[in-house]
Amino acid sequence: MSDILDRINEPNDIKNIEPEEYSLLAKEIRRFLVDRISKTGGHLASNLGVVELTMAMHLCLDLPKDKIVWDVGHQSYTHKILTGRKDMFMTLRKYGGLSGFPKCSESCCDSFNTGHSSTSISAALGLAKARELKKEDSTVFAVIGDGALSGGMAYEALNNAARLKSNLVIVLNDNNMSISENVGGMATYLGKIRTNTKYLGLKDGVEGVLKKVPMVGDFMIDRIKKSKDSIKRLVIPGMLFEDMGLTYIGPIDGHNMEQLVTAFRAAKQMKEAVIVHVVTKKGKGYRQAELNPPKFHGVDPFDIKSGKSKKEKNYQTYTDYFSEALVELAKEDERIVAITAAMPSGTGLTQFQEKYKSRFFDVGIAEEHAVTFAAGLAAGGLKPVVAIYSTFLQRAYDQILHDVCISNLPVIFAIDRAGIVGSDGDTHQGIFDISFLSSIPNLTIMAPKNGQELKEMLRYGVNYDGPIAIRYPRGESYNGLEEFHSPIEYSKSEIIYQEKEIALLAVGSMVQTAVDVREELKKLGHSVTLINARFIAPIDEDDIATIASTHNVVVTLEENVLNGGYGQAISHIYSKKHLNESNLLTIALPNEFLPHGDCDILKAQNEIDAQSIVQRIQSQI
Ligand SMILES: Cc1ncc(C[n+]2csc(CCOP(=O)(O)OP(=O)(O)O)c2C)c(N)n1
Ligand SMILES: CC(=O)[C@@H](O)[C@H](O)COP(=O)(O)O
Ligand SMILES: [Mg+2]
Repeated sequence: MSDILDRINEPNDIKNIEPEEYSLLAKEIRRFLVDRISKTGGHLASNLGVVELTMAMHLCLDLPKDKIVWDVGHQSYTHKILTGRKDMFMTLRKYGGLSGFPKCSESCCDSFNTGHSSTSISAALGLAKARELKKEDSTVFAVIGDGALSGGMAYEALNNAARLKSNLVIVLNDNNMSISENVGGMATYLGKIRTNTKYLGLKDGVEGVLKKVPMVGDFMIDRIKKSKDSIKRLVIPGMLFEDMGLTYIGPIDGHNMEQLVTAFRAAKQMKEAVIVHVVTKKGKGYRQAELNPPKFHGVDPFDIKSGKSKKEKNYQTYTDYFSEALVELAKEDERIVAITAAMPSGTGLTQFQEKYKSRFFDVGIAEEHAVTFAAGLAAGGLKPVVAIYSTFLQRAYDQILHDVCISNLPVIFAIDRAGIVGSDGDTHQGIFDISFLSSIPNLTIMAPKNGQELKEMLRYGVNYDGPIAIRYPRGESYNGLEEFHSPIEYSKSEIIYQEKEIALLAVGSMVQTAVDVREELKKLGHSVTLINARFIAPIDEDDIATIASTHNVVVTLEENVLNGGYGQAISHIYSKKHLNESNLLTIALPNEFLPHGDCDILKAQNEIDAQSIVQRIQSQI
């Protein structure tokens, strides 16, 4: 039974709900979220935490005229429910279905596309400035989590927002968690505010103080602003933000509708940037998620009663192989240290963290810092392994180039989730790293054909004296071709099957696909060489010339966009060496952003599945 939720079908419908029904509506939304996500998978714990917060914003705002910018956006499900998308939830994160993140193309109530962390304040500030310059009348809210507040961009934006002379509301959703435990000085500071102050909503708190706020220049705000002495600093929470020139309201109980609505209404009236510090519980209302928020941050379909995943994991992922290999290597070499940007579990560093606590660094959602920090560690004589998802490494391009590669420092980049990642969609696909990395001098880039080779590459990497990147995909590792494990030789590919006519030159995950392609082509009577590229940069040019001159057709295969990818590097070698380019077929992803959906569907749609590749080769010969 969802009596109240049934009445929510369009944006702003929540305004027709009676205040005494709010708590029941919140309950119904939570029940709905648990039910749907248990079937589809998705981001659960963060969404359960922001139900009241979202309801309160929707009560105070007029969508789509007013704007909400969600940081990361993984917590925007209630917002989707309240803006007419409730009935699409069974298609969540499926191909052609509802996105797991805000999407302007999905609803006019989504004002900014997000997926990567710590962008919300910048984007909201931009929207607020645009409103100011265009003399429009709308309210802009940014909603940023305590984890996202560990990202550098958030501070750059706050620094800038302090100068704003019109309204911008920054809702700091503090649940004391990132995906794992939140880390760093700001997390400690927020913790102190939470524990040292009572919620302002109590009697002379929000209701008492903030009701005066609409009259600009009111007594309380003035007092807060003028209170710079140390005693008041102890008494008044959020002084750090106040000292920066921002107005701070909080902490507010993020599950108390009255407090939230009062605070948001007050914050809306101010002619400056206001931080409303809201304390919520990640996973609220579903016991399993409350007890273990990291497990329920992002989930596959699960059994509601036990909380157990319905997707049995009886295989090893590439991340598992990386994790095992790193722990083994760290035992042999004390110089090895590991760095994550807030993803210890996702990148497989939990085991390392447990075994080598002092050599493990979680720097928060701070990929740029992670890379330059690694450069410093390498300059100091250590062997840093930076484990970052391909998509999030995009953040750290200049740090890789300027801080690591110019100085040729021995930093190992373990690039997880390289290739199509599936249900997270365009913001998270790891399909650009070959393109953005391969133009950087000094950087060696490799990709393993299977889990075992990933281990060997990592060993190679930690013994290599210079920057090196190893890219590998999300999910189950390929365990075929394990009998082929010739020693890794710098810049050299590995010949698996040597025949003639067609040569398949495959990068990383595409070796597995190439095995199937070869089988099909052989059934059709062709003679097919299979080569594991191993090195994406540098590439031994003489080897390529030999392959080109001994085959009628050479086919490159990669799970990366075509532009700037491996195929184009090979094509460049062809032209440099005056080889016959009409015999070269470059199979790669189109230069497009790929939506969310099942990986196999996305591969087929983009013609990098075995069947499409066979057809493309047949039409070439
Ligand atoms: C640049 C970047 N790095 C890493 C991530 C992965 N990530 C997604 S959500 C998240 C934790 C966010 O914590 P918080 O902002 O506190 O939100 P909560 O999940 O607690 O609601 C992380 C690390 C990301 N989306 N973007
Ligand atoms: C929201 C976000 O960015 C992460 O939670 C991401 O969805 C994790 O992806 P994996 O499931 O591949 O670890
Ligand atoms: Mg959080």
